[in-house]
Amino acid sequence: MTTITKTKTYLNYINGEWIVSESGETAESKNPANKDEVVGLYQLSSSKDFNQAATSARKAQKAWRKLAGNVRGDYLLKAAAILEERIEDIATAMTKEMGKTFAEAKGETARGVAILRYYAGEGMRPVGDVIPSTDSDALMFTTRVPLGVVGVITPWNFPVAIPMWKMAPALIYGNAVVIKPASETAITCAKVIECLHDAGIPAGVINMVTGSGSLIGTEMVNHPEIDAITFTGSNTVGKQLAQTAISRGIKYQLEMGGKNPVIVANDADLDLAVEATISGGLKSSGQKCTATSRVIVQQEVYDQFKEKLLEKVAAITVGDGMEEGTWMGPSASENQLNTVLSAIAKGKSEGANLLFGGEKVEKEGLNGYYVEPTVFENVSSTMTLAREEIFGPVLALMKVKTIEEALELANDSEYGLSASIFTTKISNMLSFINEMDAGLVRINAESAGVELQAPFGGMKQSSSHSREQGQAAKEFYTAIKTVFVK
Ligand SMILES: NC(=O)C1=CN([C@@H]2O[C@H](COP(=O)(O)OP(=O)(O)OC[C@H]3O[C@@H](n4cnc5c(N)ncnc54)[C@H](OP(=O)(O)O)[C@@H]3O)[C@@H](O)[C@H]2O)C=CC1
Ligand SMILES: O=C(O)CCC(=O)C(=O)O
Repeated sequence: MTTITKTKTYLNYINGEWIVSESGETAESKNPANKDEVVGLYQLSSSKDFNQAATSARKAQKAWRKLAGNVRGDYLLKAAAILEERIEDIATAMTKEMGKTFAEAKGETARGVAILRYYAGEGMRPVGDVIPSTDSDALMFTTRVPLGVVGVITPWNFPVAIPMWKMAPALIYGNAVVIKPASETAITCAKVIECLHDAGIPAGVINMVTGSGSLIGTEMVNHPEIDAITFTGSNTVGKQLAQTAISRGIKYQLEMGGKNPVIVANDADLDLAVEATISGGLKSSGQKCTATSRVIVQQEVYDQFKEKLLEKVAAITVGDGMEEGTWMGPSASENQLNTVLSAIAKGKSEGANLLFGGEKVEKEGLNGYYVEPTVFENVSSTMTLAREEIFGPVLALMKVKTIEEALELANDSEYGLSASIFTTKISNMLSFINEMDAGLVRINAESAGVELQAPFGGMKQSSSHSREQGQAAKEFYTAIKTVFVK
């Protein structure tokens, strides 16, 4: 029997109004913790809906960009206050749509509030430099202008933080936005947009169109009213979008996968390293682009580290993220669960040694896409387990003799998003900082977790080499003008 907890239908948000899509079709957003629970319905939009959103954004951006930065900032501050009031409701939607624990969902929503406040302040900060001209009668300086209408495509794994860290800077620097959220978390996004609407942001400045990624996403990147695209998600989709963006000559920004290593040196605080490996690799069921997946341990401490790790992994409680006491929720969808199970099967068939987990969790009362936290050892750098992003709670242990070997192995990946080392030796720390090819290098801290005021992005195949968040966002969401006055 299907339990329908909320049958509410969520609408597209276009030109300041909540409207039904032209197709009249909807899709169900389901709870991965309980296959029978429908969280709500979202619109399956058409090209016509997208066109209406992009046209409205273009019109609204003209007045929005003319507002003083502090006025735009005031709207973001109002939205932050509303989001803060609705934390419980929005975090509930998030947990029910994609499975992360309620505590994590609340933490992420609070991060959304902080992001809005941070970018609200940007409305009052300097935008350019005065540069001495060779003409002593002239004044030369730089200023920044918005790009116009920014298309935002977001994934399901951080359904508040990622939309927020893309939309808030876009808005404060004077752009209008059309967002196409991941279908899995379309309802969480609608609730976030409601906060922006209730904050009184002028009609058309923000628009949300839900529906198929291939249809709406393709429409977005090809649409003449879209001046820039910012995307977080898989490498395949990211690269397709980039090709179209290049051919249209619009600005683009991609944040994609990771295969993030943790190095545990023989002088490390092992308890700290174990805690961070578990937290970085298994929280949110490993569904973070910054999640730890390769654990490279020096041989002198390998057995001790492994024993401590397995003891803690065995104590992890898997269950519905809304239940108190759950440490790890389900995979976000059946697709995601199948990807994880197939990576585990490949690991076994390629000769890695399964130390823990590896199976679906089939317990009385659980009716979702649950998989055990999983640990492999004897993983070589050529195995799929060491090469492909799994986006699941799977750790691959690799034993090495020296720190040099550890660094070489850590760098042996097409990705370069985040990396950690656990060591007490300054020389190890310095080698790691200098030689690790990753956009985030973390010492004695887990690989996952980013701070909103600092640049975020990867090297190699992990990103388009740009950075998001902090002051770095300004580089993407604005264009520099050099002004010469005489
Ligand atoms: N870097 C990261 O944080 C993330 C990485 N991933 C990686 O990607 C894998 C697959 O996850 P998945 O959710 O399918 O990722 P996708 O890249 O398919 O989805 C991300 C976003 O892109 C949209 N999209 C899908 N197809 C297209 C398209 N052709 N053109 C434009 N937009 C599109 C999606 O919409 P819709 O939801 O409607 O399909 C969603 O909004 C994961 O297993 C993981 O490895 C996934 C999410 C986040
Ligand atoms: O680690 C985080 O907090 C953010 C990671 C992220 O951006 C992602 O997984 O997409």
